[in-house]
Amino acid sequence: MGDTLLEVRGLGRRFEEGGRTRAVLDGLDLDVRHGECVALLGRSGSGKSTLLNLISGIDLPDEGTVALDGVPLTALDERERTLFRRRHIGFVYQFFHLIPTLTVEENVRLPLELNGEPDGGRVSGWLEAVGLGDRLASFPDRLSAGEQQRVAIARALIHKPGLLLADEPTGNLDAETGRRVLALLTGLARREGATLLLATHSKQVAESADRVLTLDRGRLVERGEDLAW
Ligand SMILES: Nc1ncnc2c1ncn2[C@@H]1O[C@H](COP(=O)(O)OP(=O)(O)OP(=O)(O)O)[C@@H](O)[C@H]1O
Repeated sequence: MGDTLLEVRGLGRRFEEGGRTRAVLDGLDLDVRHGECVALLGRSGSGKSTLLNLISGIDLPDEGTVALDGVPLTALDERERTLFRRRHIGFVYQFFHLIPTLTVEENVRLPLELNGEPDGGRVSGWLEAVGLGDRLASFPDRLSAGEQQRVAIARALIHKPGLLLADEPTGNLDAETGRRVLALLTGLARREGATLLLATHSKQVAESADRVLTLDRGRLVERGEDLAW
């Protein structure tokens, strides 16, 4: 297992588009160490979400492998991938993806319930940690966008995942709220020892990571300041 948490090799994913095949990812390699925060920078349509979906096993590649903590995700069947994902991966999305019919408290408890884990005071502890200790009984639509993303951050980390995947986590927030939410996200991921993969089209957001990789023509390159876009 060693130092590497995530090992991606030769990843390829193609989609049909108007009768033609387009390789969105093509021979992509990626190594991420335990506890690292890596930004995946790329313009819209470059394949950031496609890559995150392959890393979490929501989607399967046409070629290549994904291994997390030495477990070959791409070799597991769908049920095994689902169980693995629930235990070891957390998600934060641009549009929060909170369940509107559940309260804040119930939304945050969901990963524990799916994994059959006891609460043990963790839900209220996590809501305190994201500054929403007094909103347990609220429904998501009563919260501001920034507050909703804070709930999503608590939900993403409560089951202590080794890997946290964030897809444009500040894309639906104003600049100041976005900065605060990003600082909370990176700070809590670090506190928990979680490895963070942060997909974004914003160079400014990417700056908060330990390392920035740019997605260009289906592969990841270091920095990429020189890229045309
Ligand atoms: N299931 C699918 N079927 C067909 N094409 C797809 C599918 N998923 C993604 N694509 C295409 O793959 C390309 C990359 O999409 P992806 O959502 O990964 O990009 P992105 O970098 O996350 O973009 P954005 O920042 O706009 O979300 C796009 O051209 C998209 O249309």
